[in-house]
Amino acid sequence: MLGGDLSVARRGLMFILSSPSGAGKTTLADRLLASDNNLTLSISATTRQRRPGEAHGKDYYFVSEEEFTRMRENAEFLESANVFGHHYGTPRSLVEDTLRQGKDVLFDIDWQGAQQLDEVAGEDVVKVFILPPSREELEARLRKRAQDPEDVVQKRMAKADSEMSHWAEYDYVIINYDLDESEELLRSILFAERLKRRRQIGLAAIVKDMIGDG
Ligand SMILES: Nc1nc2c(ncn2[C@@H]2O[C@H](COP(=O)(O)OP(=O)(O)O)[C@@H](O)[C@H]2O)c(=O)[nH]1
Ligand SMILES: Nc1ncnc2c1ncn2[C@@H]1O[C@H](COP(=O)(O)OP(=O)(O)O)[C@@H](O)[C@H]1O
Repeated sequence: MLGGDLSVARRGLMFILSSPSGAGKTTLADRLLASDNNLTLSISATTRQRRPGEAHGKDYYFVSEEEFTRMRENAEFLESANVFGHHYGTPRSLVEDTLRQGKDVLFDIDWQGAQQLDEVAGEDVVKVFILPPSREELEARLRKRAQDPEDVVQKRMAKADSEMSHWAEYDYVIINYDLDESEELLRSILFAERLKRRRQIGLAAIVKDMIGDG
């Protein structure tokens, strides 16, 4: 598959998707994961309530406040943040193991997490911000998801401005008009980033063989 199966050994990258809630990043992340064997989702721990249809260990690790605090104090998180009054954190072990195997990790995290990962692993980080086509459409998508009560929808709309104000800290920005188109754009970014020379760590030896002595 194009870009997903390079024959040259390479360093895994950290592919971060952020967006205001409801812009479509979970849907896009699911699509990318379903079609790319070299991509693994980083499953976060959170203290927020599980939504209908969400599974522990698949969408999130749903943990108590006490467990979250214990994990944070034990340095089990690569980054953590408070979003909408709940704690979220990226467990360190899966990310480190996956990258070591030369595979990529996908993160669905907010701007605070993106900043923290940039600080600890800048070279390996690729940050993409997903924008909705408009404010009205963002609200419509939050309602369409129809899993959050009205006050939560309003709270998320109020937070959208502060999340979106961080768009310029990202490497790439996609306006999510159409899911198929946005998926293709994301895949293009991923493929191009995989081909970056510094990530293809096996390249020097191959080229040396080609060039020979002369
Ligand atoms: N910093 C950080 N943010 C996270 C993490 N996991 C999820 N988030 C962000 O928390 C916000 C709320 O996520 P969620 O409760 O699943 O609602 P969603 O906005 O509908 O996806 C989103 O912006 C997520 O990207 C994490 O481990 N760290
Ligand atoms: N391009 C799009 N066009 C129409 N609906 C979309 C699009 N992208 C996402 N949606 C819908 O909007 C809702 C919110 O998407 P979701 O992926 O849960 O957002 P997020 O993870 O950013 O909160 C879902 O019902 C999803 O099917």
